[in-house]
Amino acid sequence: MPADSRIMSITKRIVERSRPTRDIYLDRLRSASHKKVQRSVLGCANLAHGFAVCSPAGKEALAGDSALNLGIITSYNDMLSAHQPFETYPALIRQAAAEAGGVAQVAGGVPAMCDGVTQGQPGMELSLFSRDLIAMAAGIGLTHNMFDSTVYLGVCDKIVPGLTIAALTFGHLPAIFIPAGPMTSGLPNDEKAKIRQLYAEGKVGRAELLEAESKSYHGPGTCTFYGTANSNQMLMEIMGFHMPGASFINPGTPLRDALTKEATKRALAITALGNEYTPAGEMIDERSIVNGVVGLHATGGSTNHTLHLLAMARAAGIMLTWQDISDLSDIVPLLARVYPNGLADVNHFHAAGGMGFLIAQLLKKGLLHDDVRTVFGQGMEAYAIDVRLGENGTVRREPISDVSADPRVLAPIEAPFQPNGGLKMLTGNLGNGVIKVSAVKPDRHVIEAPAIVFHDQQEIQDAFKAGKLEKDFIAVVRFQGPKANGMPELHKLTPPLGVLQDRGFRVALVTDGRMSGASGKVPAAIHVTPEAVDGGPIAKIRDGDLIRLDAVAGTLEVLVDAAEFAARPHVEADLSAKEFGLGRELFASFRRNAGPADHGASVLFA
Ligand SMILES: O=C(O)[C@H](O)[C@@H](O)[C@H](O)[C@H](O)COP(=O)(O)O
Ligand code: SF4
Repeated sequence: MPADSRIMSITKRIVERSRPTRDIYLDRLRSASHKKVQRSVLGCANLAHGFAVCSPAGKEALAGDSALNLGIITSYNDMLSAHQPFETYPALIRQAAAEAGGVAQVAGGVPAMCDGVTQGQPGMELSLFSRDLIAMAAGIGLTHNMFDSTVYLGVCDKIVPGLTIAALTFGHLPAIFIPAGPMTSGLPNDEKAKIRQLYAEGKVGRAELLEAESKSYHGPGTCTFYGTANSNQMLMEIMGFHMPGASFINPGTPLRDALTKEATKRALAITALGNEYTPAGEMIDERSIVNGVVGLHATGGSTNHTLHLLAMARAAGIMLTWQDISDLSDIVPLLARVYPNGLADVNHFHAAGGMGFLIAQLLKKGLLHDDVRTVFGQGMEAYAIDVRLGENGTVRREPISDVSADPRVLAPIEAPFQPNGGLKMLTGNLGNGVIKVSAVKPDRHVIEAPAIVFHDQQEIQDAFKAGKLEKDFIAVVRFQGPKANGMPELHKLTPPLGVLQDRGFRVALVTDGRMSGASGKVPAAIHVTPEAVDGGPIAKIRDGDLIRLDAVAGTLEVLVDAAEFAARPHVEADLSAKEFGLGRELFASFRRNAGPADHGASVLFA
């Protein structure tokens, strides 16, 4: 079915806007590609260094000019439960590559931060910058120019966006993302959240809290809430970077290994030397990006992608804007209820039909571009499948049922949970921002209350503990933008603000910082730009100013006389304590050069 006319017109305007940068990008991509093995441009010494540690068979293969070489970029470490399974992937990939007559080498590793470990800690101030650093680090591995195709091992928050920027920067090469899959279900996410609120109220101690957290985060695999990491898996599948059905298969299972081996062989089948050459930078075009945004809305995905998707698209010369994202939100219904947008976790989502059901439902109504290229071939229809382990460790796919296996978790397109995606752009006299309301009750979509201004999230937690916040108010947490302190997630504010909201107070958050993809129940206007340190109006707000956050109208306003507000000086903050400690001293140039949130808050693109 052709795409809905409204989707088509948004796609067309992105194509028009992107034409100058996209044309330059494609010209460069085509000049970097040739019908010989990429390593053929290297000298003998270069090559000898490149295959020095290969097996004799590998050396012989790479000394020739026909065997294909697969570059692996890995983000393995023991910090992220989602990335720990990657420790064993290179050996499996090398074996599968050899079975396909090719060679596979780890081209390089990239850093990976667990936002759960750093949440509320100074390390979170490096989190967003790690995305661009990951892209740069992957580029270091790939610039060896030994590779005819690539596979990327990454799952979590900034890692997949950073790897995607790298894959599109090396867009002349095919690229397949290989995930590790979700952790098996532990303590339900809403149970975990309840214990946190009880701890915030002083009703349970640290021992009970740690026990609940440890039952929730208990083993290898991605945390099971629908945060940025699982939004990444959804994006990689719906944009065609995953093999169909790869996103949500648990680690350490035969099907997981079968999918990894299949992806390896597919990556070697789609090089410039074969008949299905699929360079990542041509595979991903404006339609793929729009499909990603549609998937984000249909699943209530992470607000972080209002930053990352802009930077990912920009890496391929595609200029995506918040207005595009907001306009698509008005068209795309919410079809998934996964925590924080519901009680289910991502394993339940998969069991209910998962990505195959979601894609099939969106295609039924023309809400996805079907005529897209993917690593699997042509068209999104191939992803409307259910994936199973076949004979002899192969992957078997069959058309997905048209009936959701759990309508409480995955709704049919005819009866969505909400008529739109609930990820809105906000405009007004405080600048631009975004808000996700798919997890916010309708009676909280408009909040008008006096401002209480904070320059640090700890101040709010202290004020809450001192009982000073038992009222209606809008917390303005500023100097949290990329140039101030790296634009940390302020997810630790969810429990205290959630308690106050549950006590009946009308509360909201306005910040030039971020929230976690796992945040949700409290209305939050985030990514406000211009940021305070750049002289944004947010730096003029005073305690007591009436603020109106209206997620229905898409407005964010301070209700103060315009002339009086304009005459106010911008408040300045002493950020010197943010310039050192736990590695922050290494990122001064990132803080200086970070772009604005509505351009992706990147140091790589203006
Ligand atoms: O954007 C995201 O999805 C979050 O950064 C997520 O990756 C992070 O790990 C959360 O902070 C975990 O949630 P808790 O902090 O509630 O465990
Ligand atoms: S989902 Fe978040 S907390 Fe879980 S492993 Fe990934 S980064 Fe860490």
